[in-house]
Amino acid sequence: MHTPKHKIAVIGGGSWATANVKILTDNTTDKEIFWWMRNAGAVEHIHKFRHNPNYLSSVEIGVPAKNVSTNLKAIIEQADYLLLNVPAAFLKEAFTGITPADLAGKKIVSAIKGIVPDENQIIGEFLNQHYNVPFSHFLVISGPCHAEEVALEKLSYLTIASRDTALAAEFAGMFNNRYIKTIISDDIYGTEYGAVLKNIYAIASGICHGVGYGDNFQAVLISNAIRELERFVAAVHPINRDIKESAYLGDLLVTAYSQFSRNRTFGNMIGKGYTVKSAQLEMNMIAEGYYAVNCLHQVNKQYKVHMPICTAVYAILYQKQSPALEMKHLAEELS
Ligand SMILES: NC(=O)C1=CN([C@@H]2O[C@H](COP(=O)(O)OP(=O)(O)OC[C@H]3O[C@@H](n4cnc5c(N)ncnc54)[C@H](O)[C@@H]3O)[C@@H](O)[C@H]2O)C=CC1
Ligand SMILES: O=C(CO)COP(=O)(O)O
Repeated sequence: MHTPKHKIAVIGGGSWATANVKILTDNTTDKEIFWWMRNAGAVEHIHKFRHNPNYLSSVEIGVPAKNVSTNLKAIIEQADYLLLNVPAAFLKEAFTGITPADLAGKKIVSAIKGIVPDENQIIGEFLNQHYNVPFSHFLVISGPCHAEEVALEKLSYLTIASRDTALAAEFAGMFNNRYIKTIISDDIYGTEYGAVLKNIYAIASGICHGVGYGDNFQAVLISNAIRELERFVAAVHPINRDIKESAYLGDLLVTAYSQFSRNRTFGNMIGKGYTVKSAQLEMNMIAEGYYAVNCLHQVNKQYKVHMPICTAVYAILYQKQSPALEMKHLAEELS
């Protein structure tokens, strides 16, 4: 019987997991794909109809039915690569019952753009400290890429970061395809924190739009956002990086301007007067930046970086401050 060279388990059932299943399937290298999601109804639907009923439902799923399951332990056991797509706020819950021994020897790729609440750790730190995953086995996948455009096969660029760039290149070989190009990086901290922060700036961008600011102001907001992002990642992990690269500036731009952005949509609703609860209920999707801004507020107590945009978003979402007034104060600080 043929044994594929690599076995990759996609973990999560949302838009990005579905897009990543498609990307992997459309890459023709020898590998076997497995898929875990918590929703048993969705698994049954995929078994019968080969489409995810809840997210990117137009995408035809090319993974064999026997490889799609709600049993996380069994899926992990069969794979050598795990590709994580569960929003950070639900990662601990998803990993209930999973032990460090279950992850021993696995190569783990985080496609998550968030911070684990309470722990206030980015995914690499969380897996390292709670599951003994060595950084040499950890990869991050990020960059400006909306799941909705993957479904449409629009050309996109993704950055794959790892301390072991040969490992990043190996994974890239299984990931790139006719509409996905990959870029290799060794900056896991900058890539992870950059993705976390851009979600918060997308919320700020949406709030501004919601309260009535125009494109002129948004351009100033985003040019301040990239400088704020640069200050923070330089404080956390000071290496020589070019913040204009796609994984940092590119991701910030797509999320701040795209019609597909979850975080911008959420921010826009907040700017228009929705409460956090009602905005979340209105969306079937998760705005990571909502959880991240609270975690970042805690993390930054250590670094004390000047972050007026994150501070304004935190005040609006967690201290019930008026979006219009906070943005008016923020506008006085921008340059
Ligand atoms: N959607 C995109 O274009 C991209 C998303 N990402 C990242 O991928 C990760 C997953 O996001 P998406 O797939 O976009 O999410 P989504 O908003 O499309 O789907 C939500 C996901 O969260 C799960 N979920 C919702 N409530 C839950 C709960 N109470 N407990 C456990 N799970 C729950 C759902 O089952 C679903 O899998 C996030 O970190 C996001 O930042 C990264 C790049 C692109
Ligand atoms: O990270 C993403 C695209 O690169 C998706 O997040 P948003 O949907 O909030 O833009």
